[in-house]
Amino acid sequence: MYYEMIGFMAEPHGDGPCEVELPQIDLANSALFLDFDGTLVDIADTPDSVSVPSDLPDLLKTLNEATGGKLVIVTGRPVADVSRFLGGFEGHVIGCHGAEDRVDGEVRRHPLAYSDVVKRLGDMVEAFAATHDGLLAERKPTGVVIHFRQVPEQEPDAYTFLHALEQSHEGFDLHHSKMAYELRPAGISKDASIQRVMESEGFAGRRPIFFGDDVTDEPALAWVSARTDGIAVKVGTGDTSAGFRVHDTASARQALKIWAGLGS
Ligand SMILES: O=P(O)(O)OC[C@H]1O[C@H](O[C@H]2O[C@H](CO)[C@@H](O)[C@H](O)[C@H]2O)[C@H](O)[C@@H](O)[C@@H]1O
Repeated sequence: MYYEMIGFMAEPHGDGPCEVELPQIDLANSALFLDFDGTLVDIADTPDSVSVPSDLPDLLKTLNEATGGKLVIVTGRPVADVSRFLGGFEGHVIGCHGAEDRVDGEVRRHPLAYSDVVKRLGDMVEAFAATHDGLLAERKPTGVVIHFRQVPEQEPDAYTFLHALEQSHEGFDLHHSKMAYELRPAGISKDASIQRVMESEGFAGRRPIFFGDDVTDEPALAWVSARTDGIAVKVGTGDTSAGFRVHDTASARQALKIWAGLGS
C-alpha cells in the first residue's frame, strides 16, 4: 500500500517486470545519484522551458545533508544549467553525461571542453537547424544536441546529419536520447562516471542508488542494479534493467521526500 501511494508499480503499461517494494534506505550509508530531466522535473517542449518545483532545491539540500554530501546530480545538462535551474543546490554535479564534474564548487571539464572542434560542431548543427523549421540546436561545453521534439517527422534528417558529423569527427560519439541526438566525447557516460565516483574516498562501501528515465540512463541503471546492494529506479515507462520503477517525476520526488523524512 505504501509503495502504491508513492507511485511504485510492478508492471506499468506492460513495460517489463520491476519490484514493487523497496528495501529500507539508510541515507547515511547510501550514495544517491539522481538524473535531472524526466526524473526530477517533467519533460518540457524545449530545454529552457522546464518547470522546477519550488520545493525541489530544499529537498535536494535535505537529501544531501542526510547522505553526508553523497548526493550527486548526474545529468546530460551542462553544470551551468543545473546551477541555473537548481540555484539553491550547491552539491556534487556530474554534467554533460560525465564530461563535467562540479565538486565543492569547482568544475572540472573534459579536455575537449570549449575546443575549436566543439565550437565548429555547434556552428554546423546550428546552421542545419536554422534551415530546418522546428529543429533546435543546443550547444554544450563538450558537444552539441539536435532536438526534434517539435518536428518528429524530421528525426531521420537530424540523425543523418549528426551521423555524418560523427563519422567525420574522430573522438565524438553519437547518442540518442528523448526526441534528440547528441554528439559527445567518446568514452563519456553516466555509468562510467558513477563507477568512478563509487570508487572514490567517502563513496566506496556505500549503497549506490540511481533514479533515471532515459535510454541514456540505462547503462547506469544496469550497473547499479547488478550490484548486490544497489537500488536502480526507472522513472516512467519503457524497457529497463532497473529493479524498481516509479510512474513519473512526481512519484520520484515523493519517494525521495519520504526517504528524507519530509513526507508520508
Ligand atoms: O540526463 P538528463 O538530466 O535527463 O538530461 C538529458 C537531456 O535533457 C534535456 O533534453 C531533454 O529534456 C528537454 C526538456 O524537458 C526536452 O525538451 C528534450 O526533448 C529532451 O531530450 C537537455 O536539453 C539535454 O541537454 C540533456 O542531455
